[in-house]
Amino acid sequence: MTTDTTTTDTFPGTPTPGRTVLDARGVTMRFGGLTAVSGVDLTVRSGEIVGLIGPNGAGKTTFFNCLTGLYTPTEGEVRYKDKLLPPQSFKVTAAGVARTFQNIRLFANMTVLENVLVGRHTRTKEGFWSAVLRGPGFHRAEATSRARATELLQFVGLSEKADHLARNLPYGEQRKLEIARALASEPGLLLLDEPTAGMNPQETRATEELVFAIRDQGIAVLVIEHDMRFIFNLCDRVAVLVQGKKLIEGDSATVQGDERVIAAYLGEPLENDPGAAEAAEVEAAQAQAAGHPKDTAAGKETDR
Ligand SMILES: Nc1ncnc2c1ncn2[C@@H]1O[C@H](COP(=O)(O)OP(=O)(O)OP(=O)(O)O)[C@@H](O)[C@H]1O
Repeated sequence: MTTDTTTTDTFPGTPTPGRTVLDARGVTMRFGGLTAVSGVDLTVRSGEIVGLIGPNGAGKTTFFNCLTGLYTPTEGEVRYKDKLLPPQSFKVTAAGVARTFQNIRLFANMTVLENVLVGRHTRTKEGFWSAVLRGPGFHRAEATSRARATELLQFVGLSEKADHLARNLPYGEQRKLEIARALASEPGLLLLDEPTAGMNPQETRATEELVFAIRDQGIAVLVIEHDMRFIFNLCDRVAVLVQGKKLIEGDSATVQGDERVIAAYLGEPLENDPGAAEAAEVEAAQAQAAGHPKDTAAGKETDR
């Protein structure tokens, strides 16, 4: 399926729903003889949550790295709001693309608030001498940054922990802090790499709500995740990578129902349904105990 890249931008500079913010075309990344990503096209529009799924080693993180300037794609180009993205990560962040990492990368010995303040640096115009001389411009910028960082901690639900050291936060809260830090750069596009890895179901649910709230602020979201329930609940569109290539892209129902996705990723239905006999036995025993004998004869398995 090809993706419509038509832009519907009527108010430049403001997040208009439907405007294409990310436009990646023919992105290919080779490491020596290995092609990790091969000719991938993907667009993301403002107000959209797009999922990127695929088996381990499919090339998802490599693709993210190509989008965020960590890697320079061997072929292809990446545009953000119609402008080619520079191949340096700090410039990509300054342009409006922020990300979180699969392996959390916080400043462990800094406080929660300080971590978010670090994320503000691309939005602070005060230069080196201003910081050294600590003039009125510096103090004004610092106050603005602190106010925004405090607001973001409230937004992700961490305001109570502003003065805690990042390393003392439970895992799920460290992931939230990474998101707050990414948001501190005021992005138009947020890339989340496995935001629920290691989370319990409640934390995953809360992250889902948080991503919806981010989207509602007009920020486009592209998310890699292995938790299929999370992806299919959350995303307007899902793209599937297999062996570096985009296999299919579409809404949740289309992707979930695609035979090739089931075979390549979600797992092929197993022949003869191993475990069916044991499951039927357990069911029969439960029914017996409840005083409702159940017919477990062959041919009744379609009841399940
Ligand atoms: N810097 C690198 N040098 C060489 N090969 C690499 C490099 N980074 C990734 N690869 C290879 O590229 C392929 C894609 O890896 P990648 O990490 O992008 O997959 P993934 O879909 O993100 O996997 P996972 O879901 O396990 O995180 C793998 O075969 C990996 O070993």
